[in-house]
Amino acid sequence: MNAVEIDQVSKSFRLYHERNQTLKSAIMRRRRSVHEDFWALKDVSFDVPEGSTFALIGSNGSGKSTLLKCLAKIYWPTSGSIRYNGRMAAMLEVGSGFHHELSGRENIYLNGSILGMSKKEIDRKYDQIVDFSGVEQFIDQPVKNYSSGMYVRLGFSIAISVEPDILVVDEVLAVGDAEFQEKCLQKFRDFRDEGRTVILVSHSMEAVRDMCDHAAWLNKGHLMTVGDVDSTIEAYLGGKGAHGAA
Ligand SMILES: Nc1ncnc2c1ncn2[C@@H]1O[C@H](COP(=O)(O)OP(=O)(O)OP(=O)(O)O)[C@@H](O)[C@H]1O
Repeated sequence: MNAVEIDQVSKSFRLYHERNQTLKSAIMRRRRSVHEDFWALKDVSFDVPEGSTFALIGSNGSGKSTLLKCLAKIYWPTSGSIRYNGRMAAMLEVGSGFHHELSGRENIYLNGSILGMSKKEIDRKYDQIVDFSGVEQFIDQPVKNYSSGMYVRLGFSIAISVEPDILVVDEVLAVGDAEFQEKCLQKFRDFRDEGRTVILVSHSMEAVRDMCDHAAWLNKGHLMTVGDVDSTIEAYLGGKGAHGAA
């Protein structure tokens, strides 16, 4: 059974070339805008098996974060579709979904409800969220005073407390210290044992080998290889030069 089925997903962005943004220049152009469509993802199709820990790998600008954002429903694919089997929670950019003026405590309720938890559910899980994050001493401080590591700790703790069937995480974990990374690794192992699926992006092939059993290699928006983690990393490392990747 597949946790996620990605079917011919493409995503384009408009790149505007008009540097002069004044009203006069807009009138002179007769409101025509000068842009080109840039395809960050092109016809990407693969399945993510249920219970797998799945990495997206590839060089800078290859489309990993764009695909992750499509998976997290932050972006809508320009064409193609994504099917999910189960509840998905995402933890992407540092502090996304947080309100900077609110305290850690208030953000747990805000972020938890954005992720689909009821107030009752958050009440029940509150201590466990704070415990895992390790920021209890600062929980009543506005999060704008948090360090980036503290943000990630709290955001990640909230995301996993949703007990999602599918967890989507960006490279944000790299911001956490060694102790927190070890905690996350253990959490991913628990997830796997419970049959849950984790999809993550990383540039560290060592971390990917450690954490993941499957991987997909993206290059310039195209899927190059997908399969077990070792052969995908091998193809990526061997093929980087051949495909002009950085
Ligand atoms: N909102 C956007 N508007 C225009 N172009 C974008 C936008 N988001 C991403 N892109 C472009 O899409 C391409 C893929 O970007 P993406 O962030 O998905 O790459 P990535 O593989 O995650 O890179 P990195 O490893 O550097 O994080 C890049 O060329 C980027 O400039």
